[in-house]
Amino acid sequence: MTADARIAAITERIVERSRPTREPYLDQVRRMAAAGPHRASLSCGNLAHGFAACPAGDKEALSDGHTPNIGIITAYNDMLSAHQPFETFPALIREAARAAGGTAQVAGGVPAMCDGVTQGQPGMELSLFSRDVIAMAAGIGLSHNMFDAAVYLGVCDKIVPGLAIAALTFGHIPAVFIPAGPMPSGLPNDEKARVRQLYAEGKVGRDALLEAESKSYHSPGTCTFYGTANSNQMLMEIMGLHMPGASFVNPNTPLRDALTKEATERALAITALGNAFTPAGEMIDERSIVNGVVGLHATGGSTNHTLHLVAMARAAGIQLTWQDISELSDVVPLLARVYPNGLADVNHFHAAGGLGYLIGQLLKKGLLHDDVRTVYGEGMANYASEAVLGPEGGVARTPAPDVSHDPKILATVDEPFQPTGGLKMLTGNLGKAVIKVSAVKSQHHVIEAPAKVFHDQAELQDAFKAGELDEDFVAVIRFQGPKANGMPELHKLTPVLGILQDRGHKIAMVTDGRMSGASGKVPAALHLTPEAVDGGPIARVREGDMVRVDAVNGSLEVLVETSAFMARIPEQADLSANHTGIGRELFASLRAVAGPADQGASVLY
Ligand SMILES: O=C(O)[C@H](O)[C@@H](O)[C@H](O)[C@H](O)COP(=O)(O)O
Ligand code: SF4
Repeated sequence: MTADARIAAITERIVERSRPTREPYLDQVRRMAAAGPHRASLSCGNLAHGFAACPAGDKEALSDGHTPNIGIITAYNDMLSAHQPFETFPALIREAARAAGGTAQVAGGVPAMCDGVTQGQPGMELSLFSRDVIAMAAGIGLSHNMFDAAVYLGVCDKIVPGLAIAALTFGHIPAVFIPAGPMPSGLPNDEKARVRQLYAEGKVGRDALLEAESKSYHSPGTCTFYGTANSNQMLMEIMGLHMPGASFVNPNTPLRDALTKEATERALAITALGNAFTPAGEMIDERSIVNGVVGLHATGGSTNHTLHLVAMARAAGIQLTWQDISELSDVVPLLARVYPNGLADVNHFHAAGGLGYLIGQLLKKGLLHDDVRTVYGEGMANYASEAVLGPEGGVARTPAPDVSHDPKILATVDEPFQPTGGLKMLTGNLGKAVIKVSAVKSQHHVIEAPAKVFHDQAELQDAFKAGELDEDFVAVIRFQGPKANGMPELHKLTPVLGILQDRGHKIAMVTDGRMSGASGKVPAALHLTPEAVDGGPIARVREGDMVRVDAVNGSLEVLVETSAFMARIPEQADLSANHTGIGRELFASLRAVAGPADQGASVLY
């Protein structure tokens, strides 16, 4: 089915805008693909170093230049519950590669930060930059140029975007992303949030809070809310970089291992040495990127992808804008209600029909480009399927259900939860921002209230504890942009702002910083650009100014007479404390070159 005309028009606009950067990118991809991995042309010295530690069989295979070799980029560490399962994946991949007539080597590791561990802590000020550091680190591994394809082991927030930037930078070889899957369901996310609000109000102690948190985050696998990590899984699948049905199968299960084995076999099959060469840089095109944005809207995905998807697209020479994302939101309905957009978690979503059902529904209405290339072959329709364990222990696929197994979690495209997606762009005299409304009740979609200005999230928490916030207000939290302090997530404010909203106050937030993908119920104008440290209008806002956040009309305004507002001297902030400690001194050069949020807040482009 051809794509909906409105979606096709936006895609065509992106193609035209991207032409000056996409064409040189494709030229380079084709030149490098024609040259091939220089394993075959490496000097004996180089090659001997490249396989010195391999067993004899691999050495023989690697020296002939005709046996496909996979480079594994792994983000394994014990800090992220989502990445801990990757500890055993390289051995499984090497074994599967040999069994399929190829070889596989760990080309390199990349760092991975757990935003849950660093949330509200100084470490969070390195988090956004870690995306581009991950891309560079993956590039270091792949620069050995011994590989006919690469597989990427990553799940969480900045890791998949960073790996995708690397995969597209090395777009002359195929890329297959291999996930580890969500942890089994624990304490429901809404119950976790309730205990947090009780703790913030002093009604329960740390022991009750830790008990709730530990029951929610309790074992290996991705946290089960639909935040940035699980939005990443959706993106990799709907953009065709996962095997169909791979995203939400739990770790340490036979099907998980079968999917890892299948992904390895597929990576070997789509190299230039075979008959289905699928270099990542040609496979991922403007249609794939638009399909990713459509998936984001249809599932109520993370606001962080208004940064990451822009940066990922740019790595392939594709120029995606917030306007594109906002206009696609007007066309794509919300079909999933997964926490924070509902009570279900990703395991419940998967059981209700998951991505296979969702993709089938979107395709039914032409809301996805079906004519795309994927690691699995031609066409998005292959992804309207479910992966199950076959009789011989391999992966079998069945067509996705045509009806939702739980209409409270997955709606039909004809009767969606909301007629439009969750991510909107806001513009006005404060600049450009994004807002996610899929988790905000409609009565909070327009908020006009006096500004309360903070230069740090802890200041707001202290004001709450001092009882100074029991009224209508717009929290203006500034000097939180990439150049200021690395653009941390301000998710620790969610319980406090949620309590005030629950008390009946009109509450909104405006910031040049970010929130977590797991944030949701309080309307928040995020990623405001230009940022305060660049003299953006947010630096001119004063305590008590009336601010209007309007997600219905897409506007963000400070209601002060223009000449008077512009006559104000922009406020400054002492950020010296944000530039040292916990490694922040190592990132001064990245803060200095960080780009604006609407271009992905990247240090690379
Ligand atoms: O963007 C995201 O989804 C968040 O960064 C998420 O990965 C982070 O871990 C949150 O902090 C989790 O939520 P809690 O802090 O509420 O556990
Ligand atoms: S989802 Fe967030 S909290 Fe959970 S492991 Fe990943 S980064 Fe950490």
